Amino acid sequence: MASLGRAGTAAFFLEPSRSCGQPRAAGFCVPVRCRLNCLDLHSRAGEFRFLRAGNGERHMGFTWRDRGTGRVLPAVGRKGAADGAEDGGEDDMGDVDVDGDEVLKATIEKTKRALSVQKSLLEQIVERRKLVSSMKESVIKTGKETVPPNKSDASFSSLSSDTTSGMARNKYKKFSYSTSEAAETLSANTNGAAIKKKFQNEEVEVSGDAKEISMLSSKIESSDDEKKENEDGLLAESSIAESLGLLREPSSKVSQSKAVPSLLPKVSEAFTAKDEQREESEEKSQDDPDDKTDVAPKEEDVKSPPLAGLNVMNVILVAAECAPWSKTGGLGDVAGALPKALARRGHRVMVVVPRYGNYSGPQEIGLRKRYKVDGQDMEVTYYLTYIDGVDFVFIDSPIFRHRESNIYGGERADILKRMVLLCKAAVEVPWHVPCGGVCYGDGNLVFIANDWHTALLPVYLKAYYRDNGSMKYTRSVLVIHNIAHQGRGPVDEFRIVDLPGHYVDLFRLYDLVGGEHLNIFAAGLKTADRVVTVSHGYSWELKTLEGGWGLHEIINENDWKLRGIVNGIDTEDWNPEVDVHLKSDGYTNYSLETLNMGKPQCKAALQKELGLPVRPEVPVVAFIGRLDHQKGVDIIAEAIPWMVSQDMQLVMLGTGRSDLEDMLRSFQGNHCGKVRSWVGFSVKMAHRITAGADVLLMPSRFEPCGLNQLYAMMYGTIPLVHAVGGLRDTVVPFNPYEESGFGWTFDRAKAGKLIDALRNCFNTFWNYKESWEGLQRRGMLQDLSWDHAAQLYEEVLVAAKYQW
Ligand SMILES: Nc1ncnc2c1ncn2[C@@H]1O[C@H](COP(=O)(O)OP(=O)(O)O[C@H]2O[C@H](CO)[C@@H](O)[C@H](O)[C@H]2O)[C@@H](O)[C@H]1O
Repeated sequence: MASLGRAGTAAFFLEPSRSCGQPRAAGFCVPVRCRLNCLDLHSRAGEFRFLRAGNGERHMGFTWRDRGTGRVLPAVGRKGAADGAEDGGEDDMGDVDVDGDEVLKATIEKTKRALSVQKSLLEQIVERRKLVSSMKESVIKTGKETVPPNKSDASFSSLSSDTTSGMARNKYKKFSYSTSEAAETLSANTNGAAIKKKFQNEEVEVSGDAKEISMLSSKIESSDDEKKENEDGLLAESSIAESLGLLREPSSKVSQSKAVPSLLPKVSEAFTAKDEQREESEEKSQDDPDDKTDVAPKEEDVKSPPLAGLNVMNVILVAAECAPWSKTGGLGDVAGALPKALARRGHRVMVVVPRYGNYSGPQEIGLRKRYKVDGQDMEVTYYLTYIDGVDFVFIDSPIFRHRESNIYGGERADILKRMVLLCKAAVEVPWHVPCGGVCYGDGNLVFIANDWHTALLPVYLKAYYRDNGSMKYTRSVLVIHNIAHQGRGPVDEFRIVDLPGHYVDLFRLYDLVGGEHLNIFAAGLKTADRVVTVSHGYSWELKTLEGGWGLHEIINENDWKLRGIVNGIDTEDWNPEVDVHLKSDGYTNYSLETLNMGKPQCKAALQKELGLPVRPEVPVVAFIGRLDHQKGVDIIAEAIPWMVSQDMQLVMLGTGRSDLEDMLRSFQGNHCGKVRSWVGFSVKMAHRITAGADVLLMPSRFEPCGLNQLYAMMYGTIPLVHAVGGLRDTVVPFNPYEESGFGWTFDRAKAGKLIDALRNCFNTFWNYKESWEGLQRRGMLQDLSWDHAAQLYEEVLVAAKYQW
């Protein structure tokens, strides 16, 4: 007879069960597995406590699985321990048996039914797979016959503005270099992003097949979903199939894409899938060695789904801004997009940001908490919404309200107070805020803090909790988007930070610029379990005297935990094919196939909207960005006399330092026929300029990653950048001899260098149309999505998890 073991032993699995039919209300339990495989239970949202697995308490909604026998034992709806539980299990087990015979039988029945459904499902999958692979073979055969044997003879010139997608696709086969050459060239892009597969001829030809597979998968998944609802208490068959690697798309992806949160615990689902995967394989290998009929034959061309698998974690990203609700720059974009990519990989993901405005959508959840900030009690309430698999939690407090247009404005001490409140509240969100009915809890949890604004979070996690023995399994990762802003202030502002006196040393820093001062970023870098920055180039620069802005020594000391990961982009938001800002005023959506028609139309619409002469033959050069020293607007100013002497047009969009805003206005005033300056923050204009311009200028003095050059490449707009930080990582210079690369780079932030690069760029624009089109198409063909970066982030999260 199976027994429940002692507390903390590795003898048992705990499974969430749906048999009690209870919703994910506060008061029910979430299982958390510690790394030694002993079990801790969290109970009750709001009052968070650990219970050891063997203390005899029973928790409604869970079953126990004895690892030794694999038997599932119910622990239904009873609370209160059998005292004997601490001593071993027989007493306890007897207790279960007396009450649970009926339930046990029912469970066994249900398990049998689940297995038979699973078996038939697997048979269907095997059948459909055979069908699909035979279709695939025949399509590849046909396709191969149509590929010209000497692909390298063809050139870009053969690409026409043909809008018939089939014809256009055939013409891609006529790229001037072979697939392997192209792959080699493009792999030089240190972004590391996979090149879109349609670039490869074979993939273009089998795309119909891929569609077929995904249709089949989704059919199977939707039938799984139905079954999930019908088979109360049974494990979803789709997770079983998924765990066996039989579905291309994870079922979690399907459920995450639903806008309405499921009533069933997401954590539990993740654990179910995880446990199921392991137990299924254990059962297959140990208990039933002969039964091989259920397992589909391995096919070499079926890749395992890009999911986190056993690394599934709870992730909470905390930031001062998050698009589309609040954004002053790239941080907002990252906070809006990275979490969705992590959720697509199967993680349970939350974003915590201040609620600056009255956003429609997020709903108040009726919870209030109070935190002390600089000696004053501040009450916060929470707003919640669930989008694309991510829980967005907004912290509401009078100190955040109506700041949407001035997030980082005000006195330095006031900004610090806002960030103290954000971090204090955020670190406790996993205890208090039930998302989909259940709090995240603090086991298997990683916070991702961003820039100095939330660098206090790792410090609070350590000082308030981990140094005091709680939140032992919670980790923090700090992302550096821009080291130039550090939260510097006088040391006596330490009182605002509200920590015991001996923590001051984490914050105290001396450098030539600030003398002895309080540095929030420094403390965060020291206490975070891992540090990420947004490109490889920048991770190197940070360690230099010039690039570290006074923090290079701390960064060097913590080099072991630093990693550079190039940002991705939100390919739903920044995609010329579906961009909502290109649907009116003469603009149009376009794709690789319709580039030759769509892009000129957008260019004409932009010229018209800005009151510039509508002339397709002049290059339109654009700048979009925050107006500060970093972005090198003054370098453009120096280059303007030469630029306006050329037959070109310059469009600038930006807001920031008032002297630089005035400078922008003066550009337009002095060169009205050729220059347009838009001073202000306009997401719509940013999209339209990116679509309508031919060239995007980024003469940044330093650029941790840069997103605009990535957006530009997606829109067939050629980046011309100072080769620094992430710009150097992502913009491979154009090589006219090999017809490779994505744009122009210059190696020093000087007007003369910028002019040299522009001269070459204009020359290509005017005289080498085919090369120009090649640049555009190579840029557009890259996969710049967050998916690859999210996978790398996941590696960091896992490293943090196992960091002691
Ligand atoms: N006036 C305006 N109107 C509308 N939109 C505007 C705008 N000015 C800027 N934007 C938008 O803000 C974003 C700017 O992103 P960047 O990455 O270029 O810069 P930022 O320096 O803010 O970010 C920092 O963080 C990001 C994210 O990690 C790093 O890429 C970057 O190098 C680092 O400096 C883009 O989406 C851009 O379109």
